[in-house]
Amino acid sequence: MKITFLGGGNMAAALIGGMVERGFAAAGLQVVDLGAETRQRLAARFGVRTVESFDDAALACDAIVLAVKPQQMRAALAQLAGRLSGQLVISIAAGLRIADIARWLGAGGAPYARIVRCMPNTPALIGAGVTGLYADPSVDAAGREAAARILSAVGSVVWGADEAAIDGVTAVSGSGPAYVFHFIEALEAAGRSFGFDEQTARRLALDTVTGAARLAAASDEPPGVLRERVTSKGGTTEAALASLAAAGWHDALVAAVQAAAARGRELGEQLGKD
Ligand SMILES: NC(=O)C1=CN([C@@H]2O[C@H](COP(=O)(O)OP(=O)(O)OC[C@H]3O[C@@H](n4cnc5c(N)ncnc54)[C@H](O)[C@@H]3O)[C@@H](O)[C@H]2O)C=CC1
Ligand SMILES: O=C(O)[C@@H]1CCC=N1
Repeated sequence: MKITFLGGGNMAAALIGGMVERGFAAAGLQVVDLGAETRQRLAARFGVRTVESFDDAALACDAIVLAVKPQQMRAALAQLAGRLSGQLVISIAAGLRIADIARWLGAGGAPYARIVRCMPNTPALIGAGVTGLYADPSVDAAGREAAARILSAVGSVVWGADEAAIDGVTAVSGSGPAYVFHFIEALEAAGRSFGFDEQTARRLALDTVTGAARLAAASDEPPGVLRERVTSKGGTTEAALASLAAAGWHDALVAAVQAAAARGRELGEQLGKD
């Protein structure tokens, strides 16, 4: 499969790195990016062809992954409007709706079909991503399968029942690594408060998060049961969890995820007005 990325930033690099690591031929991958340094970095790191704007070679592909920021999308798509000839279009942009992308890509008032909206996350770089996908009804089974094959190369995939589900995926797992990194930062800071040096505090925090996540993933039991097993009556964990509850930690996290989803919907509405 030949794939061209529009935008070669953080998320495109995570996807390309994961794909190359898992056997996608670098010769089949191209990146269109305005940044000379970004192009040089990607070419040197992954051996992919890079170009500043779409030329015939970049257009000669099976799928185009839209990986510029939502606010950059409309301007970036101007170079493609009316030039596509059936390529599958896969947008990873937060919030942006298929109907608006279809309109921006269309020609002569006719919207472009064959668009899949999806939301991956940065652990894709190590093959440990998770992606939610939703395909416009104009995408046939082969197109859905191609999109799933690309994203499956870098982790697990989940299909959303409707397009709105992608705003939920964005909030939970698209932005999710940042919540986890923030948790690790806080656990590390707590470790430092006991006098551990940075390296030791990070090791304690990181190995705890990695180990607990791996245990939860390997267990048949829900995380709540695993949590109870750590929590001895009258013990240390109980004291910590009571402190978190008093601070409203659980509800704060749920509210944070809802704020992310609301921002995704807002971006879609605002940017789709043009
Ligand atoms: N960073 C993340 O964790 C995730 C990001 N996303 C989505 O991925 C998309 C990209 O995000 P990042 O990679 O974080 O952004 P980024 O800013 O790192 O990368 C965007 C790239 O697009 C290039 N670009 C901008 N306008 C262009 C144009 N007209 N033509 C060619 N290249 C152009 C920029 O030079 C830049 O290299 C966003 O839409 C975001 O919502 C999705 C999932 C996770
Ligand atoms: O923060 C953002 O808007 C993007 C989408 C999901 C992760 N990063």
